[in-house]
Amino acid sequence: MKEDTLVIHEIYASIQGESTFAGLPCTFVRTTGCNLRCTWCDTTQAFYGGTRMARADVLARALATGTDLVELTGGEPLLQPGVFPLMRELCDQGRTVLVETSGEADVARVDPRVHKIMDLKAPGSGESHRNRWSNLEFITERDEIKFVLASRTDYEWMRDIVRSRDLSSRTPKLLASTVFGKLSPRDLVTWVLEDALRVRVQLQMHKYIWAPETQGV
Ligand SMILES: C[S@@+](CC[C@H](N)C(=O)[O-])C[C@H]1O[C@@H](n2cnc3c(N)ncnc32)[C@H](O)[C@@H]1O
Ligand SMILES: Nc1nc2[nH]cc(C(=O)O)c2c(=O)[nH]1
Ligand code: SF4
Ligand SMILES: [Mg+2]
Repeated sequence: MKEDTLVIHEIYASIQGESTFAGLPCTFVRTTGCNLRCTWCDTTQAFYGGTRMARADVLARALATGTDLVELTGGEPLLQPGVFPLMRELCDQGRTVLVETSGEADVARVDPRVHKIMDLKAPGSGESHRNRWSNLEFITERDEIKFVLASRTDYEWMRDIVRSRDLSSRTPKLLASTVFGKLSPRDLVTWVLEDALRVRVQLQMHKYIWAPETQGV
């Protein structure tokens, strides 16, 4: 059965560095493969390779660390059909489950107990045309919508989307992040305040704890 195995890049425990869960101990299950190529992607090593594992073994490894939080990320986790039952099983085991997803993959099959953290790709990513806007129908208060911004142009794009699509009516968790080393967080904060935009500015905490290029943290 195609849902019985998954191709996995890595499984490890760390501190959640992003989202409203930042700072909490979290186990990361990073799947291999992505159908997008964001210009600034910091995880290109997860595009290829990986190890095919039985879903039951992935579940056991993810539970073994003992963290309450488990995040599915990648690569793009929703490309592999086995991820859907895996997330369900993690919820059944009492874990708080997060999935970090690109905004291109269809989120309809994600268990409603899972916290979706959905990126909407801004123009600077080169993948903005891939945003699946119908995914917004599946976003509830539990979920988070995230923008990773490379420039002022990206910021204005986000601001216009937040307003024109009334995103805060779907969830109060609207995250505005910078492409690490590309856009100054101070500039982003200035613009958010100038516009009194209701977004949560967030930085990737793990890139301050460890050297920014460190993998597996
Ligand atoms: C590597 S992606 C994997 C999950 C999924 N493919 C996605 O894009 O959401 C995980 C998160 O890291 C963010 N990210 C990747 N490269 C980044 C960078 N250079 N600076 C800031 N965030 C980055 C992505 O936007 C995404 O929110
Ligand atoms: N510490 C840490 N937190 C994270 N939150 C989301 C991550 C991701 O790569 O999706 C990530 C990551 O790579 N490391
Ligand atoms: S969708 Fe995610 S994993 Fe894929 S290239 Fe973009 S940031 Fe990287
Ligand atoms: Mg990462």
